[in-house]
Amino acid sequence: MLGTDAADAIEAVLLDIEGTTIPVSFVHQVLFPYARAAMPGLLAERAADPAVRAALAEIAGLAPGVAPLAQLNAWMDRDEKIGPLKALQGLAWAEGYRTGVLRAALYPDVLPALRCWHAAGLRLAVYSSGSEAAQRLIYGHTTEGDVTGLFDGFYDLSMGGKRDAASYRAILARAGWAPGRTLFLSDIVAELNAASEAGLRTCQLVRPEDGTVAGAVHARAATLDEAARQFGLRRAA
Ligand SMILES: CSCCC(=O)C(=O)COP(=O)(O)O
Ligand SMILES: [Mg+2]
Repeated sequence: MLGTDAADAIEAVLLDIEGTTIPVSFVHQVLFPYARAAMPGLLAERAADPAVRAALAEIAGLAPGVAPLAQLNAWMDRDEKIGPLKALQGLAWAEGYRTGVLRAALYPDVLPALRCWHAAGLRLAVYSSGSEAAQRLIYGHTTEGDVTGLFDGFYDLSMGGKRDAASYRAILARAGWAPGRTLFLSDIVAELNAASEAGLRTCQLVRPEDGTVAGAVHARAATLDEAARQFGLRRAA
């Protein structure tokens, strides 16, 4: 048994990325500017790439008559969580990770906790607005190496928006996880509200260095280890 009480033991943990496992500063000051700078070249040089063509077709459907790059820049200005933008950002980041320009530094508490939970038999999965490919890239290129093997699943906006309870129901149906035995970790209250509506247990990561706005409803923790303590998970040594 992994939790403190077998009746409600947590068996699986679903994790947000930005503000939960990876600093907001890395996403906003490193990843997003990298993708913005690479976007014109990506669209020009890889126009025949099926993934680029699919994203462009989606953009044309969402914003008819608008130049794709102008639309992408507008979405990036507003930090919109929208499928074709996230797909193209993922393609842009691939080059940065490949050349070593990009390397992800997780919050220092994250890997010890994830390794401990994984070793204890907890199932782990990611749910981020970043595309599945972008999630595999970020965890495949951390300062501590490739840690993708810790996760059983990588869920993105193809499961629905993160503020919609239906998305969490769809993820749990796909993973075969029970809502009451799954813990969702995020820094964003609206995401936690949606997960809670779907029956998941929830905990907000409040990272002082990132200025997280703490809510009043959900359990709160400053580190994954603190979350583990509250929910009776096996803790990092
Ligand atoms: C895959 S790392 C980049 C994450 C991203 O693009 C983003 O918008 C942040 O999304 P999250 O759902 O992890 O807050
Ligand atoms: Mg987040």
